[in-house]
Amino acid sequence: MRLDVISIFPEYLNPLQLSLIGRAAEDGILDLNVTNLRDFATDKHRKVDDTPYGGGAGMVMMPEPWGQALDAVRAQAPAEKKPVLIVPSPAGTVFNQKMAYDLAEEDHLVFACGRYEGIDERVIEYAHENFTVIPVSIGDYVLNGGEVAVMVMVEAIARLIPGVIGNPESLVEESHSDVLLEYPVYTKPASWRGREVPEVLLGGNHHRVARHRRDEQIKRTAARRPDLIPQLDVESLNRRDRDA
Ligand SMILES: Nc1cc(-c2ccc3cc[nH]c3c2)n[nH]1
Repeated sequence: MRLDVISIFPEYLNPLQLSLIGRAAEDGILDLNVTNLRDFATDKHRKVDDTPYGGGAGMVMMPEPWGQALDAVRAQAPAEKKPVLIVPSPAGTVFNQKMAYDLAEEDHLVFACGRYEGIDERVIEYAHENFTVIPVSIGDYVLNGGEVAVMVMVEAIARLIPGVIGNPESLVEESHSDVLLEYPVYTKPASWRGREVPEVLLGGNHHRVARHRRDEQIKRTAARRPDLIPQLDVESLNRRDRDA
């Protein structure tokens, strides 16, 4: 997968060169490219923002640097299929695990990091000519720019790509992959500061361990994310209990 990030703070994306994603880039599984929007500014001061039409506080990102940057990125990876352009925004579709799975199937993702009060809306309209454009929110809180949102999305997406994480098994039982939240985990020592690992986990009965973990998932989901319960197929859980 090719990943392009356009930002006025390219160094903000340096952590993507670390750990599993950095290794995947070295191994050629990911082709990660960060573009400095200022390189496409049209004046000697490399200006990328200006005052908003209609007045109001703050500045708006000018259209032309974005138009040239998007054209340049599109030209670097000519392909029949339009790349997906993800525009982090508080007004976007909320990012979730299903979106991460869907985006992990794409060949080319481009991320446009806004700053200031946002990007001139005509850029988004223009981008539809060469990209499949998706405004995306990572949650109902306001950031100062898109870079942090891109870091979140790139990590969530890249880890689903075969070869990026060592053990694909660990993708199977995680939270949100099957609606229920993850169960509590423990490791040595069995007794720590007067607190014990649940006895069932110390025995070798895999069936009992699996049942215990599922019960813990249900308890934790009901307590912390009751909103997920309607999606839970209670009938299949009850059937599981009957068959146990
Ligand atoms: N989920 C979420 C996204 C954002 C966001 C994204 C881009 C910009 C550009 C300027 N402010 C921004 C805020 N805040 N919260």
